[in-house]
Amino acid sequence: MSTTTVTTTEESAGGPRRTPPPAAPDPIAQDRLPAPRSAPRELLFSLLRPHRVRVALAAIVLLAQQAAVQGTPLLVAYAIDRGVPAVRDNDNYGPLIAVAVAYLLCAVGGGALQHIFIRMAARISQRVLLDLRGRIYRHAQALSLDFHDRYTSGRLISRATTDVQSLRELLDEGLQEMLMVLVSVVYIGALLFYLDLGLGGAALLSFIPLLFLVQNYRRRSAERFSRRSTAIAKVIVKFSETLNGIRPVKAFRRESVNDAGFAVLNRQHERVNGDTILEMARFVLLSRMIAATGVAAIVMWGAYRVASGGMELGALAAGALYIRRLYDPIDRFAMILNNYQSASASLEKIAGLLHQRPDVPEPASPRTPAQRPAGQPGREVVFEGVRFAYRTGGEVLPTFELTLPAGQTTALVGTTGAGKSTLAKLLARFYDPTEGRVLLDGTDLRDLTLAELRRGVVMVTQEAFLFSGTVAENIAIGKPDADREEIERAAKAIGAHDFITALPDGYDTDVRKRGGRISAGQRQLVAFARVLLADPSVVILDEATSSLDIPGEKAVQDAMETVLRGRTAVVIAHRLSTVEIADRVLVMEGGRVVEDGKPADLIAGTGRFADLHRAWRDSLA
Ligand SMILES: Nc1ncnc2c1ncn2[C@@H]1O[C@H](COP(=O)(O)OP(=O)(O)OP(=O)(O)O)[C@@H](O)[C@H]1O
Repeated sequence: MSTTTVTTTEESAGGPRRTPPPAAPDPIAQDRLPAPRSAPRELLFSLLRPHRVRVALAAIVLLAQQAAVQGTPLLVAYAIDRGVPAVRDNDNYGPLIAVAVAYLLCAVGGGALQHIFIRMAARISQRVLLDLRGRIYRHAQALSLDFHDRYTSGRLISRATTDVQSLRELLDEGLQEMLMVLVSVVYIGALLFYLDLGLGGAALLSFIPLLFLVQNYRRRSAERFSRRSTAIAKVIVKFSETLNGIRPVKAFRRESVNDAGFAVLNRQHERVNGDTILEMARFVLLSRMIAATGVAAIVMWGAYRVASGGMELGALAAGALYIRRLYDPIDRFAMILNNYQSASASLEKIAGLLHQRPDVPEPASPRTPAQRPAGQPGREVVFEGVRFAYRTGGEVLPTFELTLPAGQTTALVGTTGAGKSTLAKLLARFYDPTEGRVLLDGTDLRDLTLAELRRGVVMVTQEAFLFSGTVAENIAIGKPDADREEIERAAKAIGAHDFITALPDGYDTDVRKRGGRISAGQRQLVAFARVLLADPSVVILDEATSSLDIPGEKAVQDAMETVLRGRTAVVIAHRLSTVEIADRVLVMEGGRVVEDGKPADLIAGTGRFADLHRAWRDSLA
């Protein structure tokens, strides 16, 4: 058995409800998810592992392509040092023709291999990113409510969009180029040494200041990238918070305050972005100056050696070509490095997210509660020595003992913040108790598989949430394999059939397209039909706070009674008519039950519930 969340108030109403500000700085809320340093590397390996054959083939193609491309200056050297003397001295055109043919083959072969390499790399990157985005989505759904309370949906969206996009830019452009540059540097270095030891040594020496510059740029730009990614995340979070809370934004005319707040974040982002570009421009300028000085010095030194007979002319010509090729990518290096920095910051954040484990894990050795005799309603629920504190707050339930007999409806009432929703969420196992156990027919909820728990315990929250899809699909969430007949039967039993058939496409009406025209009450009826179809033994109902005991609500009230009948039910009650149908009322205060009894008995008494009941009655009079 298990808990299916049929609807979620939090999602639809924009952010967690009644969540107090964090008591202490919370690393998760601040976007710094704790994860080992090796997590990004391990994530990358795990993403590439399924494509290792393709990666190996791509590497071979790249080596071959660079061999073809980097071979051409050698041919030039051969043409000058061997081809030209052969023509001049022996009228022999053979070596020059051989050079021309080899040059053509290298150029065409290099181009073709480059094309193959880019296609292979693009294929790998597409699959890796597809897999990564899927993993983020699955993981976000699997993480517990405790995580979602603290890590905003805006941040999650930012992981799956901006961060994946920055990885795409690296994989599709930067990484390919970076690999080509790295392989070419190795080839060129080796060829320069082959051509002339002095030339190779000089090129190597001239690289030293460049390495210092790159190192310095890397350090400075890493810091700017981290600031830039935080700045863009803030922009996204602000956007998503505003849109999630668009109703209260309009109701309280927060538009201009929000505009001002957004403008600050927007400017901050642009400023950091500007800094990053300036840093890059500085790097390009300095690297060009170093490269130009290096090329000029080596060529002049080479010319001196040719003149003094220490080196052949062809070797100098080929060496000059190689040195140009060596420095050529330097201009693009800043861009590639930027790509790399931004992608590695993104990879770190994604790895941090994927490293989080659900606080409500599956049991290592699941148990199945004993089958109940047919026809026996509900299951018994026991809170045994339960204590609970949210991670970011003080204790909400101090040692709590409660037995809910099978088949009974218990109404929870009490002041706001008394702990009613917390109790309901513990029963739905959205959270685990800090101490003690919640038992379902004697089995600890933690020993049930989540699938079984979600089948047996269903929670319906305040605002019935409709997913995109048709009305029928929305009802079928309660039982995905239900046929149309079962769906209609549930809707009829709930009293939703008439309004559904009055919709233009009846059960096939797309709720997203008509979202605004399905009223809150009708949405509740759909949610109740889901529950009826799911047929759980335990139902938890968070009644809409705005519910009133008025005739228009009668349909919802009747539907609720149908859903509760024959199940163990816990209702966070806001209606007089609801508490009146309950078998038992619990009045909560400060995480404790302060009154417990049959509604009629409590009403007849002089306690808090009697007062509350009188106040409700008066408000309806
Ligand atoms: N996600 C959370 N993180 C930290 N504290 C929380 C969280 N949710 C609720 N609380 C705190 O726990 C206490 C009990 O909250 P709970 O929502 O259970 O009360 P409630 O009785 O359902 O109130 P209401 O009638 O207003 O819905 C409150 O002090 C609340 O601020």
